[in-house]
Amino acid sequence: MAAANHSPSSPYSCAKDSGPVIPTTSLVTFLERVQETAFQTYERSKFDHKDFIDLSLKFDLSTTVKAFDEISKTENGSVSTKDFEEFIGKWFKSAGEDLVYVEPMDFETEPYGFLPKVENPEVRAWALEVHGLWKKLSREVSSSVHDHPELHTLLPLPVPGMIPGSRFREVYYWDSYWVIRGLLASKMHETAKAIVTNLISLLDTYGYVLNGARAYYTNRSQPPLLSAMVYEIYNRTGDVDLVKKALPALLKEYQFWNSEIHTMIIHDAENCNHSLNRYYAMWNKPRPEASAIDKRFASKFLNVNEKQKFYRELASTAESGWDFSTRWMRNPSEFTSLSTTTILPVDLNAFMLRMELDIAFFAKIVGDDAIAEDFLTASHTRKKAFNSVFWNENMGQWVDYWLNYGAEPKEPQTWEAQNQNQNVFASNFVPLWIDLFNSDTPLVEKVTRSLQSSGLLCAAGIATSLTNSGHQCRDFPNGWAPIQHMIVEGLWRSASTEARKVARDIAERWIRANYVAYKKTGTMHEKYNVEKCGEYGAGGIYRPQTGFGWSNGVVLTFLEEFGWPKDQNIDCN
Ligand SMILES: OC[C@H]1O[C@H](O[C@H]2O[C@H](CO)[C@@H](O)[C@H](O)[C@H]2O)[C@H](O)[C@@H](O)[C@@H]1O
Repeated sequence: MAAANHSPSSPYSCAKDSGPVIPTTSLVTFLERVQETAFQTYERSKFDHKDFIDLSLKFDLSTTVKAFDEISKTENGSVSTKDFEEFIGKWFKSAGEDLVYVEPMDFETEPYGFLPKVENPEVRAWALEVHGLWKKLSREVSSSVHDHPELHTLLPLPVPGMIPGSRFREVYYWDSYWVIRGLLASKMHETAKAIVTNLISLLDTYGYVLNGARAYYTNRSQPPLLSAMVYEIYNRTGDVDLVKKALPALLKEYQFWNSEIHTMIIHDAENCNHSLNRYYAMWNKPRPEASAIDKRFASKFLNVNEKQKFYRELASTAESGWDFSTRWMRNPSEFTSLSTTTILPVDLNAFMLRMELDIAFFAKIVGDDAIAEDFLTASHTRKKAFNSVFWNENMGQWVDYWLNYGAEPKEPQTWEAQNQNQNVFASNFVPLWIDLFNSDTPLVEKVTRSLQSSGLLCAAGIATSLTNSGHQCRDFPNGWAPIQHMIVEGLWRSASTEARKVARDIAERWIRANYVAYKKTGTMHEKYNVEKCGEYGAGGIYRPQTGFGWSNGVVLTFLEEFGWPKDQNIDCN
């Protein structure tokens, strides 16, 4: 059952959209025009909207715009396929040319101490191939981006990094956490640190870590996992300098997430106020990377205010990393009912809790006891909020909390049981990943039982939700590597024998599914079908992607932790 107050026909009709908007560049605006023409010129199946916003200019913008105005001067503004293709070839460098391949600085074909628990030769050979994929995903920004940033939507970054793969040609924020986990299993510590250096440089420039390193991603962030990245690297390397460099940046990031737009106050039954976080993009127009599609979705809204509010929901959903899912929809069968900004998400708040614990830990390392004390206090306060706002005793899960429409950040909302979204999503189990929760054995055992009976555990891993919405990619039957990892790691860290058994079982299913799909298709995938072992996932507004940074990272991490015995077969059973 969904939360009760979800379903007026238009969720955007009440107050005016009044949130902040970060302006974009003239190049992005122009490329949106080019993308719109491509949308009208090509068949939908042959067209990826992102390819057009990733083009870089061969000549200056104003001359290129004039040339485009010339070919668009037809009666209805349409351009023939031939003229369009000639124009693209003459005036642009193709998408991806501004990120150049670079040999990772610390890659070895078989690093010393690589996955010691993987004894099965077949699995070991495959793991080495996955390890070898780091060479394919390693990129640095071309000199043209540094010298002429005005010709590119790609943003300059100081050092080489890793991209997710395929259409995702640039660095992404939360993907980087699982890429780093994989790099650590691959003993590529310097490459892992370089990724953190790049993200800190974005934070220094913009005040927050961008969704990705593109001019069109400057209006939002993504699930905040920078502190977790630093923690994992420090844990392996003991690099205190990295911690010293990261701490001021993390304090800045903490401020960003606790600024007015990202926080709401909930007043609970015991008269306590809890400040909790939400996603909220600083944008109320179509997402430039998908603007032709976003405009079509928004066409059902007749007034500008409704459109702007819907666009803000689209961008805020992209900030959540779960773009798109019925999780954010007041009416699960109506995509335009997205209401991400009026939800307090369980996983975002778990990431904030982790950030508080990590910052306290780093502050101790650098000897700043006052900061350590403040952040420990903040973590205990948030833990209380989890119990009071998100925890659902009957379900044995933490669930998202829906705000009432028109909620203003400064005004506390009174907690109501009916505002807990009781639909089952994999995110309901993400708090297990946080040590404050996974160290509580009775709690873990309750949540484990709830996970076992939730319907999410499938042949090939954990499903994202129970709803097969057909066109959403963060729903059933898709399974995503990050989700498998956080839940498995949370269960595995606990002292409960049953929870640890479940963790191993999920990890093995996931490894098998990845292996069999790899053998069939020759590649690692962005998402998998958890109903059918060995099949990759589908749905959403772009074609399924391969490569793939976080999937590689998670499978290497699982293999490092759980290994694979010599005589255990790896096929789907
Ligand atoms: O172009 C559509 C969306 O693409 C990105 O989102 C998806 O890919 C990311 C990279 O793997 C991943 O971080 C995210 O969770 C995926 O949903 C992008 O981040 C979105 O902003 C963009 O609208």
